[in-house]
Amino acid sequence: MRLQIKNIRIVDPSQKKDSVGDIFAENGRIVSKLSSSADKVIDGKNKIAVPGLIDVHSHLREPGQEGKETIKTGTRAAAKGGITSVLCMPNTKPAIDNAPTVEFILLKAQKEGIVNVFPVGCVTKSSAGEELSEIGVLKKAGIVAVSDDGSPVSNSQIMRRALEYTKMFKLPVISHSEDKELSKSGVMNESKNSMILGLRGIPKQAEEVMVARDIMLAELTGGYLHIAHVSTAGSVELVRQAKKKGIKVTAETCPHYFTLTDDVVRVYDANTKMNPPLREIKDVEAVKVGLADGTIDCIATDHAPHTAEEKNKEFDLAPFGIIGFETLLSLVLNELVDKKVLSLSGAIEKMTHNPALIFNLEGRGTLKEGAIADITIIDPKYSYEFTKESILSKSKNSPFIGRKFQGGAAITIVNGKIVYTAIRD
Ligand SMILES: NC(=O)N[C@@H](CC(=O)O)C(=O)O
Ligand SMILES: [Zn+2]
Ligand SMILES: [Zn+2]
Repeated sequence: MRLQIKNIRIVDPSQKKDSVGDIFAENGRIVSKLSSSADKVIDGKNKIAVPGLIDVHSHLREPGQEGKETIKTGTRAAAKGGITSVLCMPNTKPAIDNAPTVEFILLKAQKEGIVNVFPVGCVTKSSAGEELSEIGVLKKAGIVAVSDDGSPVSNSQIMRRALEYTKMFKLPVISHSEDKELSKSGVMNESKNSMILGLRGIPKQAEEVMVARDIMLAELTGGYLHIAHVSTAGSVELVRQAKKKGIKVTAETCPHYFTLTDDVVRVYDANTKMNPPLREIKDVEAVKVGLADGTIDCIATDHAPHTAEEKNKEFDLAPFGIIGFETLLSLVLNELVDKKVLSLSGAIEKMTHNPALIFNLEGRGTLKEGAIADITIIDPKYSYEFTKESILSKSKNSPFIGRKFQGGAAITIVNGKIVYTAIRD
């Protein structure tokens, strides 16, 4: 397949490029010119081409929880959101703590998936927190990082060993930073709102204590630490100071943490329940400052599908998590770029170049010649309301249903092939 994208604004942070031109792809790679005429020509007028978006934090639920999501449905939802690569967390059933499960996911992704899937392996066997998983074997099978996401690695000694051991494989350890004793039985942020609602709160310190611990252990070991879903002003400051000291730590946040506060929990909607929970306006502002000053490297979705039956319970009993693939790009454009928190290039960098660097995804996150032809074409003028009916994910647990957006993915290209085109009049 020979592809030409004509006359398009190209924004590629990896090359500090923002200019109008053509993009050519042949045999799944970016090339400077095609060997013969194009099979497909895309008109780039009024559109923007960026490297394919990489979501470094998602839950595809397969194997084991196919009622919530599958690789097939999840990757379709991702493609619609302009995402060309996803890292998928290991809290599946069985957990990704063995080579056959990694192989199963890679094979399924190849057969039924339409975007690239990069599995994350468990830090500890079954993510039970007791014994390190066979990380070397998992690395050979194809994982790009380790995490016990969904749970923290509570035992500091095990976290130390994980950071030490993964160093030789250059595998980042993704920290779901939560002190389980402090968060125990909490269902939302601990604040005035939790008091008014009579819901048990999760203090910000439940996150920050573990961010601080893991930074100390990264300093001790020289390991590669990546902090997942940063939600508080205190966590942002801890990462900022650690980076100043030269400690190898990177961090991600998610659109809901720079868009919503725990005020929205007041309607008792379980689609506003996730872990870590929505915080307060000063945290939202601090997360934005952290994005702007480079403290936070990545914007990821933490796409966490749960069925309607599960979410339609009392707030207390509903599971934590919201979907995110289909709203990522629009939220970044409307909440960060339009509001001048980040430039377009600065925002795209956190979903392309930075993820590729942190997780060693060679040939991705860039539109340089020779790179893999993963490309997202943005339509900045596309206005729409995000409706439940439009959701491609198997689960519909989004707090953004009913929100109006301007700007989204028009065409998503993975390995040189068009995997999603918006049908719009
Ligand atoms: N974020 C969530 O609220 N839920 C995630 C787990 C996690 O990311 O910690 C899930 O797997 O449902
Ligand atoms: Zn988590
Ligand atoms: Zn997660």
